[in-house]
Amino acid sequence: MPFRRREAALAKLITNGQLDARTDIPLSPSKESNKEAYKGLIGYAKPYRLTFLAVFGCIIVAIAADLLQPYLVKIAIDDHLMKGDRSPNTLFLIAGLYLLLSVAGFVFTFLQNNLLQKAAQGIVAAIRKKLFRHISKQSMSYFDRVPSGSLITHVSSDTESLNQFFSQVLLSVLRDGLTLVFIIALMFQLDVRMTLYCLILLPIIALNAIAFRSYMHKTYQMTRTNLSRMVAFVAENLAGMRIIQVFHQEREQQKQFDEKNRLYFRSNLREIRTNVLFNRSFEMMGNLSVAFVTWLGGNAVLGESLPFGVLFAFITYIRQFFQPINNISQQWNTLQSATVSLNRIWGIFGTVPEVRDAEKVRGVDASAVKGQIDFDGVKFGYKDGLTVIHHLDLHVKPGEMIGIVGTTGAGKSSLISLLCRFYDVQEGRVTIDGTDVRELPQETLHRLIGLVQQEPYLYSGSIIDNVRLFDETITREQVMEACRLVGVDTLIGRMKDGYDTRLSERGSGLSAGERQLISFARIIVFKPKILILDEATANLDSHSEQLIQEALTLVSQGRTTMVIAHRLSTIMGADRIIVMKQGEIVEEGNHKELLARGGYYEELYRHSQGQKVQQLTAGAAGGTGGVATPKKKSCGVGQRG
Ligand SMILES: Nc1ncnc2c1ncn2[C@@H]1O[C@H](COP(=O)(O)OP(=O)(O)OP(=O)(O)O)[C@@H](O)[C@H]1O
Repeated sequence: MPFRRREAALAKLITNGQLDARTDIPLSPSKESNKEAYKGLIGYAKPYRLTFLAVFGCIIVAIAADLLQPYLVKIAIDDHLMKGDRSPNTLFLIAGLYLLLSVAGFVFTFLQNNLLQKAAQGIVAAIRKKLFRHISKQSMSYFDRVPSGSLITHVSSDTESLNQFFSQVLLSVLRDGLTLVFIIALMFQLDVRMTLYCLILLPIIALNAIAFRSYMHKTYQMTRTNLSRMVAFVAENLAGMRIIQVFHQEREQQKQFDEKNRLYFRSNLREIRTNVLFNRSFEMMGNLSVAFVTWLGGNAVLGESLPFGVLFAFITYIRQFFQPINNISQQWNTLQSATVSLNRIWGIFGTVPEVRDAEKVRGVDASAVKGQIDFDGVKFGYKDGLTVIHHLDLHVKPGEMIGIVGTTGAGKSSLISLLCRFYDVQEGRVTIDGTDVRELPQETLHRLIGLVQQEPYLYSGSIIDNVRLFDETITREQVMEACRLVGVDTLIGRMKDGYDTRLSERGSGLSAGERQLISFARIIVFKPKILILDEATANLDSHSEQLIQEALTLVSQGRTTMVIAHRLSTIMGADRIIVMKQGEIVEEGNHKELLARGGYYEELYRHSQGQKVQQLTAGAAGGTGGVATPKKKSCGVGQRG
């Protein structure tokens, strides 16, 4: 569906309340989508059909072993004790059989749980794997729309709900359902009249379960909602902790957290209270039934129309009768939450990436690519009707270094996103060596381009792996050579474990400059034909910037390089500088030419020089050092957050 029509269709569904505005996933899934989702789930369960068959077998044996125990006691009472058969051998045999049944019940229940868990965990692991792969293939527009928090929930809790579907719901339906059938069959076999009396209780049990079910569902939903609100609040606070502390917002945040915590506490209490009430009401009905059976059966025993052993077995079965019904009713909430999770997961599976490989991709020999980049009449906007790039033409020669400057929101990063094909152009085309990027396989395209951003992404792992991004074909020596070239080897040498030092999450133990140098080493080992730097020096002090500048000179050699920078010092030496304003190129030339022109670039330069002088006279130690821009966005509290 074309972009515009798709957006309009989505907007309509969101307005009608059928879609979650943030995730595109149906809010209240239809019966059809439920059916589709469960069909899909069965597809994942198919490889485990033999395991499920074995589970079913174990369940039958375990139930039979449990339910035959009272029957055995009945035989001992009616056929032996009441008849005065005092033979110790018979009693010993019955006791031995009883013990054997208990052991069999234990062993087969253990086997049943083990096998079921193995199958359930296998299914969930396969779904989780596919989910992660599917999410990783989504376009950037998807990540703009869907908060990472919900994606984490889908991969962790939603898949866990599916596990509960197998290990709790399915197990309960099978085991408790079969137990009920077996109990009723045994009761009929013992005494038809007594069983019919007992079955009068069934409608009362059903009414009780229905009444509680709807109330329990409400309390369950309320608790989940309050929990997710509290978790989202904590996640948001952790992410913005610096801002909270700098602006002394701790007390205000604490107040808001207390309120969320209080609501969660109250809904949790209500849920527990309802659960206890439900369980106790079942237990009470169980006790009432025992009283009823004792009275009815006791009279029958006295009237000698019912053997005592049968009464004993009846009382035991009627006690066991309530447990499975209780268990099955308890699974209703789990089934509902598993259905919601399943729909959410299948909703993600159904999301087709907006940017994907063309049906007929062009095979390109990456080593033969020269690095010519052309933007021809490019028009682009993230949202319908809001154009960010207006019919832009830009031609970059192989090996040329282009600096890009401009006002905030001018579209500099968007231009780069189009070259990397994070988004597709709406008009015109972007080409590399004459081939439209939409015709290149994305894998080839991303191999051709090396991107260094303001905040380089480092993984928790060793320095070696962070440089070669876990690509084992890149040798340790190549990584060390690259680090030496960008000048980060001395720092690594000082670390306790050298190149094997494990970096913490996002490389938080390193300075911004050190992290940036490691990302430059990546460029050297991966040898992309095109190098892009998006504000790579924005966060650095003057010393680090100097190091990066030297590394840039080195890594840009023989590569087409595009550098977005707010600090003019980073791009002053570029072959060509383009100045952007509101999605258009307004000036173009080298540093000298642009200064001579006396336009926006010259104004930026003059302003930055003024700032530099001001900083020097104010004796500002550790300032920007380079040539700061008047609208420098990376300073100040906001950036520190
Ligand atoms: N993911 C997005 N979704 C919607 N709008 C976006 C998105 N990214 C950027 N924009 C908008 O597109 C316009 C251009 O943004 P872009 O990031 O390309 O500007 P920029 O020149 O790189 O700005 P800066 O110098 O501040 O980084 C801005 O108005 C911005 O608000």
